[in-house]
Amino acid sequence: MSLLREEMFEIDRRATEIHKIRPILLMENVALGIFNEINKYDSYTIVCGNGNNGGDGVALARHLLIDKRDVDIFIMGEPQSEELIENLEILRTFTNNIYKLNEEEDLVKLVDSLEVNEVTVDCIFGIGLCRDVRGIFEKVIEEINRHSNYIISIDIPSGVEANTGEVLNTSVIANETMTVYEIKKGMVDNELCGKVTTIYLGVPGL
Ligand SMILES: NC(=O)C1=CN([C@@H]2O[C@H](COP(=O)(O)OP(=O)(O)OC[C@H]3O[C@@H](n4cnc5c(N)ncnc54)[C@H](OP(=O)(O)O)[C@@H]3O)[C@@H](O)[C@H]2O)[C@H](O)CC1
Ligand SMILES: [K+]
Repeated sequence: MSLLREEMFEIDRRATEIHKIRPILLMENVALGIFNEINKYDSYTIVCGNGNNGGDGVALARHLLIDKRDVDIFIMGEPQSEELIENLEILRTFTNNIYKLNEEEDLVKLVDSLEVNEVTVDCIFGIGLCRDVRGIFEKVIEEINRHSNYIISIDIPSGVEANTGEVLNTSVIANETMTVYEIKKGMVDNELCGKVTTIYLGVPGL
């Protein structure tokens, strides 16, 4: 089975509106599920966008830090999602290694972190990606592909259109993808995803 983006958002809507499961709980389920899958490494660079895909990464970072891993967190753009903002507030009580990633000059610190750490976690865009990847986002994805030792994407490799699998100008090339609830249509037979693992979301299906 595989899902369209619209079906995933409908599952999400029903969970929050009918079953009263707050979005922050869903994000926590996802973060803990991913933590349990990937916590065997010692050091991580987590690159977050400004939506809920980025929020998953920030919540994951907290669990890795509590478990004594080395973690650098990079945030792109101005946080938009409430759950990302809440998780960032929590994360700031655990670490100072949170860096803005908006200008070309910020790439130096990113490349340094990618080369030093064992794993890069890609949580720039998930199923909310809606247009071509350009500018600093394009540059960051190129640096991730060029300098990472091992790449794990959250939900879908950033740059891949969730319904069609089309690359929207450029895309992360993942070694593994931790996808939320069920694979998305655009991930079927898509080599950019690497090995795919499905993460429990804790909501009923359609
Ligand atoms: N129920 C679930 O499925 C859950 C999923 N989770 C995770 O959430 C993401 C989906 O989150 P969403 O906030 O809807 O979207 P994204 O985080 O993927 O991206 C949205 C932000 O990205 C900006 N955007 C989109 N395209 C571009 C682009 N080409 N260039 C620059 N910026 C872009 C967009 O900005 P706008 O200007 O368009 O508003 C958004 O700010 C899902 O994939 C899961 O990982 C939940 O954590 C748990 C529940
Ligand atoms: K991603």
